[in-house]
Amino acid sequence: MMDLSDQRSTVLSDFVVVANRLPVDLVKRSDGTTTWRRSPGGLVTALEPVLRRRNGCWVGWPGVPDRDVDPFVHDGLRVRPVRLDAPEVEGFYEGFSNSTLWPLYHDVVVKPTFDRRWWAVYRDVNRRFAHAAASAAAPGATVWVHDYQLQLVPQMLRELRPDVTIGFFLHIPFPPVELFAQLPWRRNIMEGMLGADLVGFHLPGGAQNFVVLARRMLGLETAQAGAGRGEVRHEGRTVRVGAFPISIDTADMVERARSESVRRRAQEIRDDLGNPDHILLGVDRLDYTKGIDLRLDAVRELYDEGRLDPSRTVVVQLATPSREQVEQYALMRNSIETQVGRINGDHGQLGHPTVHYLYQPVDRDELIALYVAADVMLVTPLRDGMNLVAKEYVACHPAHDGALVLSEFTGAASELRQAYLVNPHDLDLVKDTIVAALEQSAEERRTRMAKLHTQVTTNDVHRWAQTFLDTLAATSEQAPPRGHEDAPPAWRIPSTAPFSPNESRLDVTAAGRLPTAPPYEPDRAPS
Ligand SMILES: O=P(O)(O)OC[C@H]1O[C@H](O[C@H]2O[C@H](CO)[C@@H](O)[C@H](O)[C@H]2O)[C@H](O)[C@@H](O)[C@@H]1O
Ligand SMILES: Nc1ccn([C@@H]2O[C@H](COP(=O)(O)OP(=O)(O)O)[C@@H](O)[C@H]2O)c(=O)n1
Repeated sequence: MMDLSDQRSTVLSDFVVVANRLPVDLVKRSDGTTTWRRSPGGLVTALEPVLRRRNGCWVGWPGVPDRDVDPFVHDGLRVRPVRLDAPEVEGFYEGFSNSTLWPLYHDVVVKPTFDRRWWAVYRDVNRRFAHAAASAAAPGATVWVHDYQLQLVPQMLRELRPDVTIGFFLHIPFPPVELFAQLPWRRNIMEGMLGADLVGFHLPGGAQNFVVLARRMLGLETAQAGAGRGEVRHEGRTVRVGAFPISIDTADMVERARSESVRRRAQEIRDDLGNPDHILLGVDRLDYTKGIDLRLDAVRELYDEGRLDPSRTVVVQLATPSREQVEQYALMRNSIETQVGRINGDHGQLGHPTVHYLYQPVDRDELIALYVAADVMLVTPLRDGMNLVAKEYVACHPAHDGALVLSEFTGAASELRQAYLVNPHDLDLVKDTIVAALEQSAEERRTRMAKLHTQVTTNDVHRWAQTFLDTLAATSEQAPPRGHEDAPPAWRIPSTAPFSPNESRLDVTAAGRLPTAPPYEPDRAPS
């Protein structure tokens, strides 16, 4: 247990967010000076408005190695930077987080690397984050730990600060048993997450995979209550597990999309692009999970076959630089840029490329203007925890125009059912769906978009955070009195069989019930 008496000089917070990324990255300008810039990715998009409403503090890495930065306030947010040295960025961030866990959790789209040296660094860095969180939290505080980079933090933090309530949320898919079982450090990761009072996932499937692993692999008592809710008994505590699909600050997006300046800029963008009949838009971090290459293959074939007219239909692809030191990301960039060059070589005209491609961060209002200008949004990941871009596009079309082509393998697809859903591996289907989205009647467009818009308006990021935090608060209120932690729960499902990663996925629900056959959704857990 940590002694807080030496922390009196720093401000302690009742609400602490812990994530690898801070909301802002420290970046070097060309003249050598530094400035803070919005960090990439959906985690920051989602958490920033949440923290702003709750007046907490954010513990995270400032995005560059070897920099000690004192706690500071950025644009009203209290920030506590955690230093990472260059070898730690390599072993913890590029290595274990993004070359082991990221591909493993995303259906092994590329082969994960299992490197024992990276694991040691991952553990050490997680310990540093746990200490930073422990130092930031007031007595009895709520600490919300985020994502795959910090899966050991809940357990480490509990050892340091048994007085705080700990939530953990995973922003990427949690894999099925047979994939997770490949991880040499699978037990440590599970035990790390089980340090939390509540473990949250985007989808019921992830929550269920976690409960099944706790039972099968760790031999713990578990309960499942449908809709991805469950419980695990661990070290005399009950850990709650649940599905909480993340979202966006919808009202803010709608307001910005309706603003005069954004609407004017959207029109300018159309003019700059030569006033085409149709603008197709892709917006992603440049990541091999996002299926940018697949959608470029689809549009190339559509141009080649004359089904799309390159003089009337243009593509805009924004690619945010991401994890550039990781080999697979550099390879993917090369291959995407070759594809773009080929399409423009075959179908562009002087001064009028067919694919407008930017590999750079883009200002938020410019991005919103692009969403407003786009007739069809292409979101085609092979696997994605949620995908906030899809929700942002919908929010930016409050008049119910536009169309969303959306991969079934995103978390967003389980909510945005009226999108044009596609299997991104099926190239012919992707092509036909793009054409269908372009040719839809105005009435169909309105009907689909109205339903999508209601979905993102009703389920915004504030509701997500409130639901998670309410569940977390209820969890800690229900904790048994000290001294009675080992009382047997009524719902006990004892672990029977020894762990075997080869057992079928469906079998894992068989707590007395046979799985039913719901309509097909790759991400939905069998219930
Ligand atoms: O921090 P980076 O390595 O630059 O990566 C950016 C973020 O990518 C991932 O985002 C995920 O969170 C989104 C919000 O929940 C979700 O919509 C998306 O599907 C995920 O991929 C990653 O999980 C974050 O930790 C990174 O900060
Ligand atoms: N040029 C860009 C591209 C994306 N983004 C944001 O990055 C976030 C991407 O989130 P996401 O959930 O779709 O995917 P990840 O990148 O988190 O995997 C969205 O909130 C986008 O608005 C941005 O701010 N600027």
